[in-house]
Amino acid sequence: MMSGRLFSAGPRSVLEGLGRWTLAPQAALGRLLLQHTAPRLLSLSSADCAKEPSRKKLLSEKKLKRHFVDHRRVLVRGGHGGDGVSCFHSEPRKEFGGPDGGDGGNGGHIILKGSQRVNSLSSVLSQYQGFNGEDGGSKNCFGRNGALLYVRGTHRVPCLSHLGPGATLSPPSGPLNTAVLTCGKAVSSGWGMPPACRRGATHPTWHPVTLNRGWALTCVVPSSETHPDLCLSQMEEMVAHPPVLQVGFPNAGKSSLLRAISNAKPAVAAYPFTTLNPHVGIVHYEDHQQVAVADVPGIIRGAHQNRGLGLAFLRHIERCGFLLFVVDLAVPEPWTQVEDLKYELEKYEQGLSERPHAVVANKIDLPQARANLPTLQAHLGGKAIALSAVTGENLEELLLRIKELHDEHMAASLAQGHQLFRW
Ligand SMILES: Nc1nc2c(ncn2[C@@H]2O[C@H](COP(=O)(O)OP(=O)(O)OP(=O)(O)O)[C@@H](O)[C@H]2O)c(=O)[nH]1
Ligand SMILES: [Mg+2]
Repeated sequence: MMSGRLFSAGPRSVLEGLGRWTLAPQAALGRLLLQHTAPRLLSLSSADCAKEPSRKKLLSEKKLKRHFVDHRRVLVRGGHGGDGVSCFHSEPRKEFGGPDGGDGGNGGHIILKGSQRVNSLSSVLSQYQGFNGEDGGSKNCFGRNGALLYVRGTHRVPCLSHLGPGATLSPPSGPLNTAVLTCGKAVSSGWGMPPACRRGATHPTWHPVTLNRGWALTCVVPSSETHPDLCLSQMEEMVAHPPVLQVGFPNAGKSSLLRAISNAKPAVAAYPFTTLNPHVGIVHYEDHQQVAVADVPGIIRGAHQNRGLGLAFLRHIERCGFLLFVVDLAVPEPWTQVEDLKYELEKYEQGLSERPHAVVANKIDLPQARANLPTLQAHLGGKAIALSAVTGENLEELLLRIKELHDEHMAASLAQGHQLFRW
């Protein structure tokens, strides 16, 4: 059930990203008021919304500097350990002073640290080099260890894959956690022998001949270089309560829809594959509920075989909580788009198409779309939400449905004991 509070707010406060929207004529509310018993003050005025696309300047996707990054391949190199020094105690009248070289300091670790304030991997660089350890010195002076280098991850440490053999990874635990991506290594030590053979009660001194310069610790830490894939993808991991994810064929109007319901500004153009990267927009409700809606590049037939932009983006679908199938109602036989999308999802992973979802029939402002609507509704049992992202017609029904799906998802997540996180 929808909260009555959602509808009791003034038109400009219900959705922050929709502050520009104004009250619609009462007639336009008729249909929704029948469906939802609570009185509703917010609606969309077609005339007002029709002006909106021009306000947000349309940009090519390549010119967009900000987009959601959920996957990064990073080269991480631990700091080099400092050289040890091999030298002997030198003091007047002390003939067998023995070795007094110091070990080099260990190279610094690189540590991935979770941060609540980060929700995208866009600030993660492509490579990191740990701080080097200092060299050892004479008079048993050990070199200083290299400082730790922290890389800020998202609110949870992203899942790491393809870790190199030398990398140690402490399993993430708790909401703010850290993972040691790679260890720095000490290259050499000032002692000529392994520690067990060092000077002790039975061997107060060592003869110089037995000393080698340095003792490599690399046998302890075989490698300090690794290429972890920082994979946040989950919208799940990062959004905590997973967002609605729009799935649709290219040109169905997914980006237009995201622009219409949130402040996100993905590129919109009349050619396929305008969107090349995922975009996330936040819909703010009056009860301080925030729902993240994600727009990913279009999916085509054969996507499960890596056609089009393929598998890279099906991965997002796998991790989201619920879906919006966006279809272009103006194309001939739009219901086949729904079937194709479900087929691709099912082929990619069994059961994916059964996720909670809503079908959005976009472009209802076009005459051919209006003609197609009854047949589509007949195919889907009347469940499609017909709207226009450009004119703003019937966007409210979609927003209500998103909230419903979201509330159901939250309730299910809480029942399973998952920790919830707000944007
Ligand atoms: N008439 C009309 N045109 C629309 C509507 N929604 C989107 N369009 C147009 O459809 C074209 C494609 O829109 P996009 O939002 O870029 O579509 P998309 O699904 O994001 O496409 P890709 O990023 O390529 O997957 C643009 O020319 C939009 O102006 C609508 O409701 N009505
Ligand atoms: Mg797009």
